Amino acid sequence: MRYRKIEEWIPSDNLQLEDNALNTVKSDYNTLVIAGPGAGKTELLAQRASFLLETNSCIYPRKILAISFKRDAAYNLKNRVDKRCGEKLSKRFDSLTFDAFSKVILDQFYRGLPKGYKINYPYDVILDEKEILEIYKAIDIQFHNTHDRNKILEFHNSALLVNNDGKQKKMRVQVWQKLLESKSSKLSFKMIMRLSQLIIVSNPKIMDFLQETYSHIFLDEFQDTTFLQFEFLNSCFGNSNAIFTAVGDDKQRIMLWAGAKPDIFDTYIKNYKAKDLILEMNFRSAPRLVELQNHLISKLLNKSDLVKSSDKWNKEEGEAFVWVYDNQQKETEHLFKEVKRWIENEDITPRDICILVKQQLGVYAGEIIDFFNQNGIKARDENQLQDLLSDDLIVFVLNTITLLSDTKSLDEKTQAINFLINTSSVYEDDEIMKLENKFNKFIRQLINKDLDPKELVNEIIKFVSIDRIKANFPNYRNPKFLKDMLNKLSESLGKYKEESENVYEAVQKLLGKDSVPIMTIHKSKGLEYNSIIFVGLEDGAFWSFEKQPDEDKCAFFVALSRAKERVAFTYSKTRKDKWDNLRNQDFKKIRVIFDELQNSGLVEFKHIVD
Ligand SMILES: Nc1ncnc2c1ncn2[C@@H]1O[C@H](COP(=O)(O)OP(=O)(O)OP(=O)(O)O)[C@@H](O)[C@H]1O
Repeated sequence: MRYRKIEEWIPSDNLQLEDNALNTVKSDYNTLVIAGPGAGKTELLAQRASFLLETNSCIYPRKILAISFKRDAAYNLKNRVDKRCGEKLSKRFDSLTFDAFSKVILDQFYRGLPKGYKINYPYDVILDEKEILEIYKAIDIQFHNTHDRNKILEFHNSALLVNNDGKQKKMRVQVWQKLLESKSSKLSFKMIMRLSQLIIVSNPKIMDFLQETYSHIFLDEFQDTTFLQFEFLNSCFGNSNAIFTAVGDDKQRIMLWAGAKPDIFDTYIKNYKAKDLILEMNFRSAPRLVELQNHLISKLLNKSDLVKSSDKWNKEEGEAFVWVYDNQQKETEHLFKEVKRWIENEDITPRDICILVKQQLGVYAGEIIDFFNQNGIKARDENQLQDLLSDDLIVFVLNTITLLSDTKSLDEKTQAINFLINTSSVYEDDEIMKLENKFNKFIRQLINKDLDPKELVNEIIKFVSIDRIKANFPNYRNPKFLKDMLNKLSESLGKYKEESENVYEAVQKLLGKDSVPIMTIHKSKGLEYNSIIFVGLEDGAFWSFEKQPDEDKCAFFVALSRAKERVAFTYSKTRKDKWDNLRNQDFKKIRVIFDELQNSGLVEFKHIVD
């Protein structure tokens, strides 16, 4: 393999990087890049991966570990690096979420758990922590009644193997034991992270192996890192020579409720002797939207890190609205009319228009989804299929099915071949060619078979081979996990097939290629769309504003900053709650947001009457 010289390396796609961005890309020390929305933080990580791999600064065979917050973000980053560096180099780029990374460690090394914390493998993942609370309640009903839910869970998930004396700590041990000793252990993701941490700290060889594997660590959306995640990270790499690159934005800190560590930037800079750098561009949003963001940064968020828009835009571009309605029905009809106009007259694809809600997607957007679908614009809840559609194996299966009807689809083909290369130990060009030929032949054979979705999925999995999947993706070593994912895929495909001409169309529907995505603000982190509609800028949606004004203002800012060219906020004077009761809405609590939107002079307020 021929590597590029460091001094000859230039950013891929001819992107112009700010000095601080370029310095970070090429740095050989720990950094923290602090920058606003659209500054290119994720892009910077992709460029840095290219630099490290293409110049062999991440020395072969060592790897880069990139940790993102959401599976789709991890998947997108991996994809960018695949495209930039090619499959051979990108094999050394592991892009995972914190949860996935800790699960990989547990699945691979669970035998290294110390006495008292052994698990029965394969384990079940507890998705609802209520199950854990029930056990505390069963042991001591008072304990549950007298303590705050979050406090009990915090206590349950605190460091393991610490002094376990005292009534409460003994009870914690009892609860852990009950969960671990089930026929298949029952573990929440936080428990998985604690157990992985325990494996690392009690097995120096495993820690050495991990530290030898990864020479560079990337951390995306660093502002939302939790105490637990940071402790886990410290246990894995705190005493290693790995070089860290963290990127984040404290204006987008929206996970404090989930335990994000508020002083994470300062602690990291101090503990890791990291250099902090600031970026001042916003490449995403049109100038008027950047101007609006700057106004809100200083007047609403009380910060001073203002940014500049890119000169690819015309100065007048970008528009923002607040649309006020008498009721939800007017809101739904008007939004439909607007979206239809954008799609038909402005040539914007449904996929580039996003409807956001703060939470309770069913309450704020349920009727919108129904109305849009009944009237010819597909719209769907993106939260539901998030896990499935950002899973490497599932994406491979979907890409393969797409290739059955369009054998020339370049993106799908490249991604599918990359997946196959990743699951086999081929590096040489002639081996890769052979693998590609074998895959092409398999596709041709599949085209001639008339299989239903479940059979198709099974055939494709058989082609890759379960053993190879397990060997390369430790999370699939848990047979339950693999079975559940494949069942979910077959079921979803089967459902879409019923309303489609063929399975190819079913895949497109499953991927939501022609649908308007609807999601919560939390899910929209890191994403961007031409137009954003935020439904429900009302006290009802921001019910906790008085308790956590900063976090709610940041959530509002995240929503606004997803837009490239247009953002609209809706306010309906009445809205049904989750029990179907009609409630009057107000904006007394969040008045400051309305005031600053108005003060900016950049937002058009409009009462929509018909
Ligand atoms: N140097 C650059 N030149 C031109 N465009 C860029 C550059 N860097 C990033 N972009 C583009 O700007 C957009 C935003 O980039 P990116 O998603 O990396 O920003 P971010 O800082 O991670 O944003 P956020 O914090 O909102 O998630 C993307 O469309 C990306 O392709």
